[in-house]
Amino acid sequence: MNPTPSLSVPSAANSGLCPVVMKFGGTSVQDTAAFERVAAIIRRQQGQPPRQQPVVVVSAMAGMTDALLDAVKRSLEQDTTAALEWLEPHFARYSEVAERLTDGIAYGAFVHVLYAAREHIGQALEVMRRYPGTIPPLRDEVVAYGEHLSAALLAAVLSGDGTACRTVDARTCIVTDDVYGRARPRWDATQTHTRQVLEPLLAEGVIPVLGGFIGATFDGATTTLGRGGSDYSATLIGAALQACEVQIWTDVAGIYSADPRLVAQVRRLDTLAYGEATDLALYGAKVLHPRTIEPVERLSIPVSIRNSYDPEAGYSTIRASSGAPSGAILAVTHRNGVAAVHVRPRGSWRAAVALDEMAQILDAHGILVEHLAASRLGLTATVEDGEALEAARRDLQTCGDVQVTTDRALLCVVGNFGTEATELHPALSEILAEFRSTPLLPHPSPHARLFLLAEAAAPTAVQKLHAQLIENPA
Ligand SMILES: Nc1ncnc2c1ncn2[C@@H]1O[C@H](COP(=O)(O)OP(=O)(O)O)[C@@H](O)[C@H]1O
Ligand SMILES: N[C@@H](CC(=O)OP(=O)(O)O)C(=O)O
Repeated sequence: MNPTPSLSVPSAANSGLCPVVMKFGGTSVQDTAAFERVAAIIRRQQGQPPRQQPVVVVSAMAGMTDALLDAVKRSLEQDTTAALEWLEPHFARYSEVAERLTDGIAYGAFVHVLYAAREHIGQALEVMRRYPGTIPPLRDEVVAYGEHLSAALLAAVLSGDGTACRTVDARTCIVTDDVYGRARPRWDATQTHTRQVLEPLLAEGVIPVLGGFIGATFDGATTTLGRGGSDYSATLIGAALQACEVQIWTDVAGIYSADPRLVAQVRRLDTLAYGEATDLALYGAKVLHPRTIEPVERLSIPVSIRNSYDPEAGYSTIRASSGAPSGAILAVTHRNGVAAVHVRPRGSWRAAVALDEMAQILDAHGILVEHLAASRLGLTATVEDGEALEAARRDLQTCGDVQVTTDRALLCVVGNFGTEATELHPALSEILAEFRSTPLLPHPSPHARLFLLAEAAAPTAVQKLHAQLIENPA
């Protein structure tokens, strides 16, 4: 990649184009029938006035990213042959779709892409085994193939009936830092590159098809944006192009008042404010990546959540304001994999100094702090659980007596609460006591009220809170 950040390109907003970014998640491209549905949705969108032009962002087939990460592990623990054998059934899923939905040149071209991917993955796995220092960048290089293959396959399927489209390597658009596995986009360069690469295609009426989740450093090394990051790719591209809309196509017809897999009586939220959607995503609603909203909020670009299995089933729109009345409760969500670290002071206690020390130690161990509270009784940090926690616990003993509680979940009630402390519901303290959950103060945002509880209790607590706060509010 040859970045040219100073390049100036006229924006789509000034050219009369109305780009609509359409992101299809792994569940929307999991098999042949799913690819057929997606192709039909894109073709239908292309026909929409006024000059609406699809820009397609696609994820790896469901399960492929996990399989690629497993392959890296297998290669390091066993050997490269075992890792490639492990991937064969997944490559077969891609080639089966190609066999059924493409022919002629498009089929031949995709088979070539698949063959080259297999070769390249094998080489990268081997280099990682021999030179462990290369693992972080090469892991991203390998994992990115799920999205590369989906983009090539979807373009092949679309071109089958003469739809003008082209696979675009997302690494030529999204520029990031070099934090492999969780890379952060460099906005100015991303905007310039995206416009430079995509706008000429749009002007010719060609649909660009890009893999989500992937970027590249200024030096051209492949990076990934973190699990679930294709949503984020879609809004980065949407913001760069000043799109009319970003559509997130998935397996549910919108954002609901709870995860429909967990709660039977969910309600769709037809409109959500940017902040409400972000808090829902941040505290566990898998339907959106937590950073999805960042790029589009400033530009007031609407984001809709739609069902690729049932496009007519309705959708949710995320925009500047949801219109929810003050105090309204919209949704309940939870996220597992959290630990609470409590440091009780010893000797003379200066909270600000201890807070600083604690934050530095956790940061040095690469532990992400979710929430931090200080009181006379000490400091409590709610953090991402993980292997680094034990070593951090030892280092934290310089700050005071340390107690770590694992297997916790964060439970979040999302609504329009403002900055005042609001009484959520008369029954809330009963429910909190029943599930031994503690409110986390200060409130993280005007849209979220957070509680910490045992992971095992969280699903039932969500169901009960949903029933009391949303289905049958007093
Ligand atoms: N509040 C919510 N509203 C809608 N879906 C939710 C919510 N919370 C969790 N989900 C889950 O998110 C899933 C969609 O996300 P995901 O599986 O990552 O889709 P994709 O493969 O399209 O990226 C849904 O099937 C649903 O179970
Ligand atoms: N394939 C990547 C990126 C992604 O966003 O996927 P999905 O859209 O299926 O959540 C992952 O599994 O993390």
